[in-house]
Amino acid sequence: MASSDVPESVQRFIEYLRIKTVQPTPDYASCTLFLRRQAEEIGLEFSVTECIAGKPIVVLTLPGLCPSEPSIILNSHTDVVPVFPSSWTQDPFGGARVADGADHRIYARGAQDMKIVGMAYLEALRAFRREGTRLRRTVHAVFVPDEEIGGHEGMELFVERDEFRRLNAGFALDEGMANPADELRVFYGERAPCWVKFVARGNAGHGSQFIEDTAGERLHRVVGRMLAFRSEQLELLRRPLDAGGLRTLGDVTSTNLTLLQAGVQHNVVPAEAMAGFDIRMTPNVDYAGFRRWLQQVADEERVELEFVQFWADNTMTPREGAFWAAFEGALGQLATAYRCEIFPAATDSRYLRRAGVPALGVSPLCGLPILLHDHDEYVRESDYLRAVDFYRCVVKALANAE
Ligand SMILES: CSCC[C@H](NC(C)=O)C(=O)O
Ligand SMILES: [Zn+2]
Ligand SMILES: [Zn+2]
Repeated sequence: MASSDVPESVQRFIEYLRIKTVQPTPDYASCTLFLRRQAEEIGLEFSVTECIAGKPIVVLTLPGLCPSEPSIILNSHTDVVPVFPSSWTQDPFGGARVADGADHRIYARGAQDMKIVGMAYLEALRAFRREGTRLRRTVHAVFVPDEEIGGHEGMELFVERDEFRRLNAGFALDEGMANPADELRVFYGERAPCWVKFVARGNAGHGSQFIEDTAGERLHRVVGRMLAFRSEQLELLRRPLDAGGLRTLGDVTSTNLTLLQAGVQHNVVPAEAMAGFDIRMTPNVDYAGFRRWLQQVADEERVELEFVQFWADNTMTPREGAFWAAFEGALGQLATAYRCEIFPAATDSRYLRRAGVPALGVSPLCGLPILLHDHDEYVRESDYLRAVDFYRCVVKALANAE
């Protein structure tokens, strides 16, 4: 593939896409070797921290002129989600470059989420080195494992380590989401995941009888109340704001029934039934009060409640101060229209923000369908080249912020 008419930066992007860092068995070893080679080529410092064996956090560093100033973190995750190859028109790990008018599409799992961002960071640092551009602050490109499965053995542990403290981070960029419209989505906070299981127990017996007070009836009432709450929030999402304009998904709390388990055979009334919900709490929710309400529902319906995950931190990145001004200034320079939002799902930014490092979630992909986690994930070559220019401008502004 690597023919001479393909820009070298694109060849490197395709090489990264071909590394099978796919969950649940990501090839992190090959990924680390690739990143080490990038560091050597560009002339960046290189370090690897394994909070858990086999789960490398790789840091490539461009030292600044004022190394004691708080640094800039450019974060990206190296893992990607699984694929259903039969639903793809291209090899999901081939990095096929397919003509699209005067442009090309590059197909691969991770093309949008988020290998394009990781490689665009490195290409921006490569350009600084090549041009001899010196920045005030040190910049660390951080490549973390396992974001796609919650980051529990990646960023969540890393922010507790001395290796992280020594980075002396003052500000971070992390992942966002493509926007089919021509507007950059800037995520300054995110909804908190609350994953619960309601377990109902009741009378068992023969399926031909009217057994009283069964697990199914109890669970049915719980599910009804949860889905009523879901409808309220969906209605709120569709209602315009008092100040005008529309709410986005990040502004409301969503609920989905994602797990259901009960029964052994048709004519046996089961003694136990379980329903699991994926709830995402918008940051203005009183988390403790919401948790109490869930417990109240469980108690009133006489079922057990298990919290599988309850993230109770809603730290948001302030849209003021020197870093924000530098970021906004760079967008102005690029003439990029943008809007600020709460990210609907969970990213590693939540660990950074809780650790006191303000983070913005940004994907430089505009005018492109949202294909993260979808079949036939792709970006256009022009998107990638623009992403490199985007980070050259934004990183320069952040790293030179006074
Ligand atoms: C809660 S841990 C799982 C993380 C995952 N993040 C994304 C971006 O899909 C999610 O929100 O489901
Ligand atoms: Zn991602
Ligand atoms: Zn993802």
